[in-house]
Parts: sequence; structure tokens; C-alpha cells
Amino acid sequence: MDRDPRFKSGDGYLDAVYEPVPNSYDPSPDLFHWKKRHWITVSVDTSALMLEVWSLNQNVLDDFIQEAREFYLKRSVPPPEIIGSDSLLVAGTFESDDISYTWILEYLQSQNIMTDVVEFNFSTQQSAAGWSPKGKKETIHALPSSSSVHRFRWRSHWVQVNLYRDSQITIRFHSCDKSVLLDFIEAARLKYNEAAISRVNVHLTDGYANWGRVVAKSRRSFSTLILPDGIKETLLADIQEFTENEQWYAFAGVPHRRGYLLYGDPGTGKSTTVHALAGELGMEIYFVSLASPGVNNHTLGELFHSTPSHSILLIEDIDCAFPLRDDLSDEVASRDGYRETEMAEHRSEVTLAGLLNILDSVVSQEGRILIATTNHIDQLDPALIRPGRIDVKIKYSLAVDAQLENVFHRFYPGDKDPANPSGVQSGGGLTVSELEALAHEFAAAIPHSKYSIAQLQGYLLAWKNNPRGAVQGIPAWIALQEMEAAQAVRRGRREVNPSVGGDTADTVHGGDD
Ligand SMILES: Nc1ncnc2c1ncn2[C@@H]1O[C@H](COP(=O)(O)OP(=O)(O)OP(=O)(O)O)[C@@H](O)[C@H]1O
Repeated sequence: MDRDPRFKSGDGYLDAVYEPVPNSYDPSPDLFHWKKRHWITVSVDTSALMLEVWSLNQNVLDDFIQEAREFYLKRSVPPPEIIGSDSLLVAGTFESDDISYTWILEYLQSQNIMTDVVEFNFSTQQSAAGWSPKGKKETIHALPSSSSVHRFRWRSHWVQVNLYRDSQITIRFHSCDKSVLLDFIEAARLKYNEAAISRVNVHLTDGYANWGRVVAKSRRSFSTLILPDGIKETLLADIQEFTENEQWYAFAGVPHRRGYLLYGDPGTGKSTTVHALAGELGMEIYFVSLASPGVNNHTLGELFHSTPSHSILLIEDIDCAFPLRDDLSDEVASRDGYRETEMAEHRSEVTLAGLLNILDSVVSQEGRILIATTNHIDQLDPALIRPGRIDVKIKYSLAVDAQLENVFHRFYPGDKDPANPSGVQSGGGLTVSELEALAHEFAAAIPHSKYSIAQLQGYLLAWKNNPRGAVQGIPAWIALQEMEAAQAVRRGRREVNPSVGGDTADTVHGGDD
């Protein structure tokens, strides 16, 4: 008897289909009493199973199949391994160069499956993905080695996971309902975002135009950023305003993109700002260095294109990428011989024209936030930093008054400071007003606009828990800095002109007169 399928596939499982019995079918049947009411014979051969219900009521067979189906759905034994991809079951593949791979990997990790795995690949690379020894700080993490297969129950469905080492995950559901797969992906994405609240993910390029490895860094509080008043608040508000006003951009016919340039002396907090901003805004950082091998106009275009919106594309030290003009002229080169050598070392395959094209390109993601950093804004071509490409420029300077006091307070917050609930670094047993006075003294003893926060932090690290010592040690430290700076200048001169050799060279010059 050939009948239309009767069972609905709302749960995603295949419908039961009634087929005519083949002529050659002749297995020896088994008879059993179902529900103490109906006799059923079952005949099984290698390819088919035939049921005969000893009743004139056709519903008995339907009921029996329905019950078998429910039994199958609820069973605790995993279904057989699914091999190949020609099955009717719904499947999804996640490649390691896409962020969804990380969502799925971390989600699988959180589901506490793969307990039967005995072969691992270990890595000490910083990452949130992978299995770490329980209770230990994540210094090492493991992934099941190549081609492992795992089956587990997710919500009411059986799932099969094929993990191909570091490159691909395939998920197959024992269902043909696509929405189950989409629900699974959404659950993984939400879980990932939840966990990301305490960290910032930095995506790095794999050298072949793809975003590859993800480095998870712990989130840096915005309050630890020490900048002159108003700078960080203004920057944060500007980005928030940008992300919330997509419709305005569409209405005004302006591409929904924004570029920021953070420029200024080394160690003044440019990279730290990007890191803290990403944490504050719940965004991920996509980091590319234009001077990296393999990064050229083509690969950079691809990377721009595949950077998701609502994330930060960070280009650090953008000036290292190319000389002032693509054709570095003699005039520019001779202006600063030292710089010429530095540029030759870092010469990028990305050209200025190429970068301008990419920045303006229509294939660039909408909602893109680009942040570039440089120590040498004067080396950048004006075309690169015109509005539309770079909309906001922020200067980072060496530490001034308020910053000096601020960095001191960060190191010695005082035991009772509410901003220091952990009490990690104390105020050395001093009262809040004593620490205030020392912070003033510290700021007064250091010349303004001469040292970076990074330098000062380096100094203060040597005086952990000893704020008085830190203030008293300042004159000696400054003397040391000045001596080192003078030596560096002499070394720089020698590199440009080897005939100039510190004290000896001065004497030679003296002889020339
Ligand atoms: N303004 C700042 N606020 C808080 N920490 C800072 C600040 N400036 C520097 N630091 C500290 O100094 C270190 C170096 O800072 P960062 O890398 O952000 O400097 P940078 O301006 O990006 O330097 P470069 O131009 O050399 O890349 C970081 O560890 C950071 O903690």
C-alpha cells in the first residue's frame, strides 16, 4: 500500500513514508503483542523492516509509528555516526577564518562534551578557545586532534560535531529543520558575547588576506586611561554617536564609516586607548600592520572588506607603511638620513594610492571604525588624513600636570580608596591626605611634557608600595634619563655619519678649525 506521509515534520524529523512491499521480501517474521491489544508481526532483513498489524483499523499502525518516533527522539543512546554529507540532515560548516568558528568552538567547549577525547593538540598561544586544565590559569589550552567526531544532545536534538584540526568544524543535526541549526548558532553567538564582556578579542591576519588567529586580552577599564581632561570622554561619545546614527548617514547619503588618527609620542597611550575603547564599547579589534609580510594592496582590500561592522579596524604605526610619497624622492630621503634607513627596513607592499583606494572603496564594510596610530603625523601624506578618510585626529602628548598626579594615584590609591577594592597596590600605609600631598610633590618634581606615561609607569614599578621612596628617587631618575637621552643622540649621529664618533669625533672636528 502506498500512502502519503501522515506525520508532520514540525519537529524537523523526516516524515514516515509507506511503501509497497517488494515482491522478493521473504524474511521470517516475529510476532508480539503491542499494548496488550494488538498483535504485530515484524520482519527484518538487511535493507528493510516490515510491520503487519493484525487489525482492520489503519490507525493502529500510525499510532505505533508515532510512538516509535517519540521513543527515537527521546532516547539517550546517540544515533549512529553520520558519514559523508549527502544525508538529508541539516548541517553547517564553520571555517577557522570566520568569527563564527570561534563562537562554535567556545560554545562546544562550554557544553562539556568531548570528554572521551584522549588525543590533543596543545598550544600556549593566548586564546579563549580550547580546553584548559581545570582550575589553572589558562597558560595552556588544548583542542582535540585532527578529525575527531563527537555526538551529544542539544536541547531535544542529537548533534554530531566533526572537528578538523584548527581549520573547520561541521555540525550535523539529527533533524532536517534548518531553524535548529540557526538556533544553535545564535546560542553560540550569545554565549560568546557574554564571555567577551570580560575580555577584548584581537583578530590578527594570517598573512593571506584572511583574519586568522584571535588573541583574547583581558579587558582594560576605561578609568585606567590617563589622558588630559575630556579627551577619552569625547572620543567615546563620538564613536557612540557614530554607531547609533546609521540611518542618518543613509539619509544624508554619506558612507557610514569613520576614521580616527591617534598621533603623538611613543608610550603616551594610543594603543591603550584603542584597547580600552573596545572593552567599553563591547567591540572586537581587527589588527593589521601594513608593514607585515604578505600585506599588499590586494590583501589589505580583502581584509577591509571582511572586517565585520561594529568592530574596530586598527592600523598601528601607519607611517611605517610607506614613505611620504610612493616614489620616495631624494629630497625627502636626504632631509632625514636616519629616517630613510628606518623606512627602507619597514617598506610595505601597500602603496599610498592603494590605501587611499581601499579607504574610499564601496566594498568597504558600512559601519566600519578605522583607528590608525602614528608617532609621525608629519610623515603622512595630507591626502591620507583628509576628512572622509580620517575624520578625527587626536594628539597624544607627554605627561602634563594632572596626568602626573593621576599616574601616581593609580600606583598608590590608598587602602580605603573605593576605586581599589582589590587592594592590590596599597598606599604604603599612608593616609589619603598624605598621598594627596605626595602626588602634588611628585607632579611638581617632574618636568612637564618631557616623559611619557609609559616611562613614568616603568619608574614607579620599581617603587611599588613605597610612595615616599618614589618621590625621593625622582631627582636621581631624571639625571639618569638625561644622561641616557644624551647618549642616544650621540649614537644617532654616529649612525647617520660614521665619521662622527662621540667624544673622539668632537676632537676631530675641533682639529679641523
Ligand atoms: N595615557 C595612558 N594611560 C594609561 N596607561 C598608559 C598611558 N600611556 C601609556 N600607558 C602605559 O604605557 C604602556 C605603553 O602604552 P601604549 O602602547 O598605549 O603607548 P603608545 O602611545 O601606543 O606607544 P607607541 O606609539 O610606541 O605604540 C602601556 O602598558 C600602558 O599601560
